[in-house]
Amino acid sequence: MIIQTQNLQFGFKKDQPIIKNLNLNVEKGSIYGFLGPNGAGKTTTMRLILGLLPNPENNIRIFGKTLSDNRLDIFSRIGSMIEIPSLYEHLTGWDNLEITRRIKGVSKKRIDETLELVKLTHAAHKKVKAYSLGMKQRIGLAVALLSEPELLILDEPTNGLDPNGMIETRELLIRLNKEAGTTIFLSSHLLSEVEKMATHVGIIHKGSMLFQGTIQELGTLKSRQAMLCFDTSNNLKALELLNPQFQVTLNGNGLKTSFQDREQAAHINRLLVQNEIDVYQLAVMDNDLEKLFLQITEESAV
Ligand SMILES: Nc1ncnc2c1ncn2[C@@H]1O[C@H](COP(=O)(O)OP(=O)(O)OP(=O)(O)O)[C@@H](O)[C@H]1O
Repeated sequence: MIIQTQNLQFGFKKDQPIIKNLNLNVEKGSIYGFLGPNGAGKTTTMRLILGLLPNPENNIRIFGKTLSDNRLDIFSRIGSMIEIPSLYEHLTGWDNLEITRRIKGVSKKRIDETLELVKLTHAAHKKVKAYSLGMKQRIGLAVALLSEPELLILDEPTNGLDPNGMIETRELLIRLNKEAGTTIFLSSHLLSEVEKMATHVGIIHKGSMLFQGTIQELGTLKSRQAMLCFDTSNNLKALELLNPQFQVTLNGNGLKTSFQDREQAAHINRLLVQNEIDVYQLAVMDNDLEKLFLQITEESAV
């Protein structure tokens, strides 16, 4: 494990826990998507891992070592970007990287390489205050990447980017992971975004971990929660025909039931057609993140 927390807890005020018994496991070589709605505690968790918030417990291990006793060694191997990147706006992108380069003792040629990586070579000598939000995000990413870290911790790295910028950042992160073996721990509130690049996912809600596993395991969970929605020439007759076996209910003007597998969809279709009911539409509807959260929360409450 590259990051491991054991019953991590935190509150800004006494008796108001923000992070509750969080057991995070980020495997070496993974792209771990830390998902959760606004205010779930993603940034707070990342700040705890980066030692930016007080944590008297000895319960965070990074690279297999306890954070409290190995801070310098650990932080020299991490690149991070938390919330809006902190940049010197009156300096150029290149100058911002030069400052980090001096602190981290990295070679000068690495600045140009990193600018190339984030596609900002053309704007290297422009002042950061003239950058768009997307460019600021990318120069922030460059600062994090400058020292070729083993672990990248990125808070909402695609925030503020246009669709093209999102694709480029995603491709860059996948490439770093594949080619340099960089472990990436990133947060997002967009399930669709995380699904496109993550190998592992953790879902946090109100400071508690609701789900942690591989992207395949999340896929299984999602399909378990998916709905089969359909519309026919006679929905009332279809309802009568398919129930109680398929537990179909009305869904607006159509019908729905929880999705089991492809055979179930084929079976329903066959039954309807055999009984002279025309099928206009038959589709598996994935749950969006909000519904998934709701269902997971309800399940854990039960
Ligand atoms: N400095 C602070 N003082 C008091 N409460 C805070 C502080 N920072 C965050 N919080 C609260 O802690 C909770 C978790 O916030 P956090 O920023 O970690 O969530 P998040 O999952 O990163 O959401 P977002 O995507 O909106 O940043 C929220 O209820 C927030 O209001």
